[in-house]
Amino acid sequence: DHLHARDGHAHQHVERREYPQVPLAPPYRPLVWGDLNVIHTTDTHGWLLGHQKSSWAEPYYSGDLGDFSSFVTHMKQIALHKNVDLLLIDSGDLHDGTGLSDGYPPGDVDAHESNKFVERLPYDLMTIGNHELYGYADTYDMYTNFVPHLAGRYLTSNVNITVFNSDGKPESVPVGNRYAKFTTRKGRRITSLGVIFNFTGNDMNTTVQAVGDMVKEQWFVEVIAEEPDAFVLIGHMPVSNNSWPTVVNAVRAVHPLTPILIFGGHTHIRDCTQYDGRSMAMESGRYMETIGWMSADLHAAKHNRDNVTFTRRYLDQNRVTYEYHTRTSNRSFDTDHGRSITRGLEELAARFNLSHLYGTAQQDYTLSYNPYPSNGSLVSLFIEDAVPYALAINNTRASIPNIMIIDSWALRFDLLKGSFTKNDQLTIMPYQDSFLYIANVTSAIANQLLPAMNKPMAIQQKRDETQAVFSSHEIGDTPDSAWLEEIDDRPGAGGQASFGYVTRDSCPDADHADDTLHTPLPNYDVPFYVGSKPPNVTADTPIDVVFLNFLGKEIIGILNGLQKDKTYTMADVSSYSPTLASDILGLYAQGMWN
Ligand SMILES: Nc1ccn([C@@H]2O[C@H](COP(=O)(O)O)[C@@H](O)[C@H]2O)c(=O)n1
Repeated sequence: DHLHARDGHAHQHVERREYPQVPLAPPYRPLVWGDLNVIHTTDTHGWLLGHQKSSWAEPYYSGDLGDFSSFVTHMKQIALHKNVDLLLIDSGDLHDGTGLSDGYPPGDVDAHESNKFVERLPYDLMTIGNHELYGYADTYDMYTNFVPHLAGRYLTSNVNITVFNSDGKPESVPVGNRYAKFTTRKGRRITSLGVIFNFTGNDMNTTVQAVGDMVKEQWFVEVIAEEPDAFVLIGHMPVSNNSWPTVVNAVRAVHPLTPILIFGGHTHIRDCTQYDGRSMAMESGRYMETIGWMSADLHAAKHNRDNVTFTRRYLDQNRVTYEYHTRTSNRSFDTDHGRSITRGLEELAARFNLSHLYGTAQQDYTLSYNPYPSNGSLVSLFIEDAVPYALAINNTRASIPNIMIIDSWALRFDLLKGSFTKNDQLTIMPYQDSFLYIANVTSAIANQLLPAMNKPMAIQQKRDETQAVFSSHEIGDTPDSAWLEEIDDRPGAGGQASFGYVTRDSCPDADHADDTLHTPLPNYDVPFYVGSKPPNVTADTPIDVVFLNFLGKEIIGILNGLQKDKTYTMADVSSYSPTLASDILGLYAQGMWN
């Protein structure tokens, strides 16, 4: 009962990409439809050509945006046939993540080209993520070029951008629309908002209003006053442990019984929770790995106080899933529109030279499937080997002992065995962050930096700032990494081909939320801040403290807490190297893996 993800042999006359030529387990039961249904994406981060590596569980996410488009087209037809509503929703973070979004030539803007393909999907609602707000140029590009395509449905209830108005005066305006009220094909009246968590890392001339303040605004009070058939709230905000209750409670204070469907994001996990019996909130993973599905029976919930019947499902993003749920075959699945999206993305990849080869990796280096530190840890490889290697190239300070510090969240994805290309480099580290340093910190003080930065209090503060709770709901705590190799030998385990997400969320039927049955991958915690190996010098030796520019203020604060001989300020910080974070692994692979 295994189907092939890209079975080029079976129907050779049909034009399509042919990888991976590996069998994939299909979903194990059909979707449950209601009278209002939603397909949900979030945190796609430019992964529009899907996952192209053969290490497991990557083939399970091997669909591309063209395939997704074909899927949506078929699902819309099924919805018509069933005479029900189907909405398509995205919860933000289109930027920063692959060569398609980040491999642009100098002078261009991040994700400007890749977003042209996202525009070709029939999204009903979209909202903004923090990665649309790190640089003004990105936000301005969204405001000017992307938002108009959503025709009033790109929602930014608490995010503004400052632009010059028609009189040439600076004016702070919503990036998209604060809200949308619309009627579905079946005549349901929907009120929608698009909210981001209390993000503080946004660039100048963009503003993020605290969620607690937003719900007190007069416009908010007026928008929610009229009762719709359902509220559909979208936001770049995790559905557990975050500000959603602030929004939901504000709505509930006026409408105790109106059904509420919530679509969150940001923490890259599969998750679901219910704030009460007439609401459901789901989050649909990351990186085009997961397509979320929610259905609600709104008709049955009319004129009563009963719990609304909701379902949710996390679909693996591949053609086997898509064909299963649309009852199509490899021959009948592709639409012309979908194919042209795939072709366009492949042309963009070629234009950006994303297959440029830096070297060949002999093994997988992972973020969480191997312990840190270890030989299989990407964090170890990056900070202990690659960063010291790349920053030493043509650097007059290289002979001075140093310690190099990054935050491990800056690394975005695993480095997988095989060709290491420009695209791989950017999927792991898309940020053009620079490296800075503070000179003449004694080794004794410098060595205390990491433990101080990783203290539970400091990390809690960091988590509160980013509102990112990365406690995944995946099940997979494995004490022994050798398990990964051994799994092929375990009877009935299905081998490595069965690896994938195994989710237990907080909604009904919590163990059956995944659409395809998998064996969980191991999952190891990594400290938030990590460093290169400390130099072997005496405690009073002055050394360089080198760090990502992103961390400047934090390092200075901690350094001033650790010693009182000198008060450090940003004036003590200089550029360490012209090499950017996004170039590190390419330089390393070129030097070491050829
Ligand atoms: N220039 C940047 C921007 C961000 N980061 C890192 O990304 C994290 C946020 O990413 P999410 O997908 O979780 O929203 C942030 O905490 C930084 O670690 C960076 O390193 N450089």
